[in-house]
Amino acid sequence: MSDVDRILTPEAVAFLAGLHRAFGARRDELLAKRADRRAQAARTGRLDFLGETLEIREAIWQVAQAPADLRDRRVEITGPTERKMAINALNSGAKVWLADLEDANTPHWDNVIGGQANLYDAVRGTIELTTPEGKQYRLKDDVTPAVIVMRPRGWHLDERHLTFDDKPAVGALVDFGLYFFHNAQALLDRGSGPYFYLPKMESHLEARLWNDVFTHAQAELGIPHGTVRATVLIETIPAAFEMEEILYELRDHASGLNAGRWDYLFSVIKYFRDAGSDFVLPDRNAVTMTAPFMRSYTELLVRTCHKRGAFAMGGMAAFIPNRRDPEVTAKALDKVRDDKSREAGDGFDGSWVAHPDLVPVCQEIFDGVLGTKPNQLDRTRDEVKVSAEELLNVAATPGSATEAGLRAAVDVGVRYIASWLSGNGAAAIHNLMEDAATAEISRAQVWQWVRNEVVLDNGVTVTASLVRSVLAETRAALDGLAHLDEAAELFDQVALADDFVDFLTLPAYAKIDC
Ligand SMILES: CC(=O)SCCNC(=O)CCNC(=O)[C@H](O)C(C)(C)COP(=O)(O)OP(=O)(O)OC[C@H]1O[C@@H](n2cnc3c(N)ncnc32)[C@H](O)[C@@H]1OP(=O)(O)O
Ligand SMILES: O=CC(=O)O
Ligand SMILES: [Mg+2]
Repeated sequence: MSDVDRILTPEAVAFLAGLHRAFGARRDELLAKRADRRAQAARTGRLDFLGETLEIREAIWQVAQAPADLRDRRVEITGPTERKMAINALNSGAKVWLADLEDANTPHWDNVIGGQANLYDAVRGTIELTTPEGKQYRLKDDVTPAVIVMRPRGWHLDERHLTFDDKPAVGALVDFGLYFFHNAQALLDRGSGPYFYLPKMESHLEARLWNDVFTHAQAELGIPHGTVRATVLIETIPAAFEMEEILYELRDHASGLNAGRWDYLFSVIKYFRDAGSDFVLPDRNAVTMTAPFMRSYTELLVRTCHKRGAFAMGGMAAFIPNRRDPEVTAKALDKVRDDKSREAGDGFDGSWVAHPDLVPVCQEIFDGVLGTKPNQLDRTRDEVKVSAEELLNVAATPGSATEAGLRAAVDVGVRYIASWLSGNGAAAIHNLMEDAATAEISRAQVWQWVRNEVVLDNGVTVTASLVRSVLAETRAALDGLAHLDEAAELFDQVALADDFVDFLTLPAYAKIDC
């Protein structure tokens, strides 16, 4: 039977239709609210904690207790749901596999449906593969498979291969709905459950929508309320001001928050792109997790989670090993060790790695801090106090804007978009993991530098014509790359158009024809 026949059964499609009829219009309203709120913040350069939800922040409440297989999350491997990578992730020794239909995935229809088919087999432990070269992959007998936590698309993306009431489907509801419909009961039967990572939310009202979707889906399938567990990525600047409210909305279903650093940086640039030089960031590689505004964000996240009994999950260090180059691998291991040590020391309960060869280093660091405990929820970090000013203190970020930084942004942006259009939503570029979030930073930063007429450290001012000449050189250097022309054109649009494009994946999705 084809993947489409296995996944898009009439019952599954009817379930999706029910989700769309119940929640599609609310999704549209919430997306419209995003634009209003940003326009207001851009005028003032300010965001603040909400007055109307003060009571929630001051009241005593906790999120639901984590299910048994989500109490120890010290190492989480992330990756696309492609069959070989799925098996490798499940066998990697990580506690959790973030099965990614989002930042690391191009929503080609084959990836969307094939990913669901791979998840179906993964949940049942039957996933196998024989490559054209004859190499065989199956789940190992001597490794506990990673617990699956699936990440659906964000609220902003449609899925045009399905329509309900003559409108394209909501990508997030398709990804969630198919996974939940096919696997919720099977997961429960195996002692696990339907677990999700929720990306790119901008407010607690968007979390409320997810909570209502979970409540509806559980009732429809006769699955007990509270079976779903969701970890929310705090990866937009407005969401950083609503961490408690987001957990509160999802409290029956919440299991934690994650510091999604790459989209967070993108969001800071996007949100305040017109708010003047105080929000202009230096080269992407110069902005580290020790920049004051990034530290305020992660400190507040750990404090908020542990106050509410939720897990605080660390993010992705982008350095990846190379099995053919020991020097690159040694550097990646050092960088990842530093990153995970800081997170474990700050109170995070676990963190992300992008590659199986990074599982041991993350494990070693968290083992060292956790000892025999499964997590450090008991480190409540009561001493942490973070103000709105500290979250917004972008101006104190050390580093400069350089010509090398500009060239790197253009090069990575074009290469990544080309990869995305080819169907690979995650790629190793110059020994760094690049995905939709990191590429967004590159192009948004170029837009911001042009808009703010940033002067590079060599005295040259960044203008659209300078960027176009760098783009032409990049294009010449990458001659022969698949999808190069479309990628360069798209980069020009998302980095230089007067009106900032909200997500590069929106015009990119319009360009794919499968
Ligand atoms: C900002 C964020 O949202 S971060 C989260 C989203 N991003 C991601 O999830 C990216 C995850 N990582 C990846 O996709 C990959 O590691 C890449 C694209 C960066 C590099 O992949 P490759 O170039 O294939 O790496 P490499 O050649 O070293 O792979 C070696 C082996 O490890 C496997 N592997 C590499 N990364 C992963 C992974 N994340 N999960 C499972 N297996 C993996 C490869 O499939 C390969 O397997 P094989 O030996 O059986 O053939
Ligand atoms: O999704 C994670 C991020 O850093 O973005
Ligand atoms: Mg992200």
